[in-house]
Amino acid sequence: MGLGVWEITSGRISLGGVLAFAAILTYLYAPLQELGQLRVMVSAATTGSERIIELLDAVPPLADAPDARRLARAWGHVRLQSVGFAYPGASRPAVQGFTVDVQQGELLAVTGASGAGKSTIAKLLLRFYDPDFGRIALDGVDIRHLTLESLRSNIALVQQETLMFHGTIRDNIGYGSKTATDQDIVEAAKAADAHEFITALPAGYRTVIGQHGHGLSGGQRQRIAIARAMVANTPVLVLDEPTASLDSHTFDRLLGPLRRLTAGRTTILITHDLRLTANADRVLVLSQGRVVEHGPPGELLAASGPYRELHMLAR
Ligand SMILES: Nc1ncnc2c1ncn2[C@@H]1O[C@H](COP(=O)(O)OP(=O)(O)OP(=O)(O)O)[C@@H](O)[C@H]1O
Repeated sequence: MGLGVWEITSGRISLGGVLAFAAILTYLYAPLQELGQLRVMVSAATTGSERIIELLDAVPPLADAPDARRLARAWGHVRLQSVGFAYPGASRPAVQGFTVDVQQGELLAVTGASGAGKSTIAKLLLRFYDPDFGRIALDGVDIRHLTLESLRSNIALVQQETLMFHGTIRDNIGYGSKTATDQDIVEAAKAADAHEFITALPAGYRTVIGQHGHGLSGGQRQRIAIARAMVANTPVLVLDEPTASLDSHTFDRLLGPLRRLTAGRTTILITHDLRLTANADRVLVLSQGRVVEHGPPGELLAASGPYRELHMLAR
């Protein structure tokens, strides 16, 4: 995969930093947004077609440690141990004393009120920031000792707003894999319930979509994002509000694809939506950066704690 034009539209970032970021991006399957203070336009020339990814408010990348090692395919055990983190300049921590063990293949839902620190967990796990205290380990290795590229090639991120790039639907789905065949793409699209609407388009998988997926509905974009994550085939998934702002019919249509995507993968599902948490192996309720309750959803619902309270509020 070759790299093309790199353009910084504003902010202070070194060329080395941009190139390091570029290297990371070529392995990141998920278009990224919402990450900090700089605005970066990235254009990566790949397999003959030029893709533009706009990173709004991107933070400068964290550098690899000099002795960082490459992790091939992880087994998928994730551990956050006494993790504490405050955003630069913030008066109080976003996450405090956060400990959780996510077993291989487990589906852990993280819920809680707005601002509780849920998305911060995702940013720390993907190393957009390093914790101020504690450690995060993948398969027992502190993620600060892994190369960013190998860390992020083991973790797929599906967000509320999936940023598409200008290109064909096929290329948008295949973004996370350098080796995906047409058959892989179609199988992933079928599993994501996207095949039917794609083949109904005049140019099918060759349909060119705009940078923001114009012409596709929110639910269709999310099904493409799910197909993309399937093709990326990572052992760990982070789903950050994957169903937010979808109507209930569209929500229902995503449940099957999400179930197929998460099967057998270690999944951290960040959501306000308590209908999604009901399918988790365990739920963790955050409040003001702290875990205030955790356990299987059925048990938490039977208890009269914060999870039940959230259910009452959502009625
Ligand atoms: N880039 C940032 N800089 C400074 N503070 C931030 C930044 N991002 C989040 N915060 C703050 O950190 C805290 C935790 O935010 P976070 O986004 O993790 O919460 P959340 O539970 O995911 O909220 P929501 O459900 O609204 O997405 C909040 O107080 C938030 O205002």
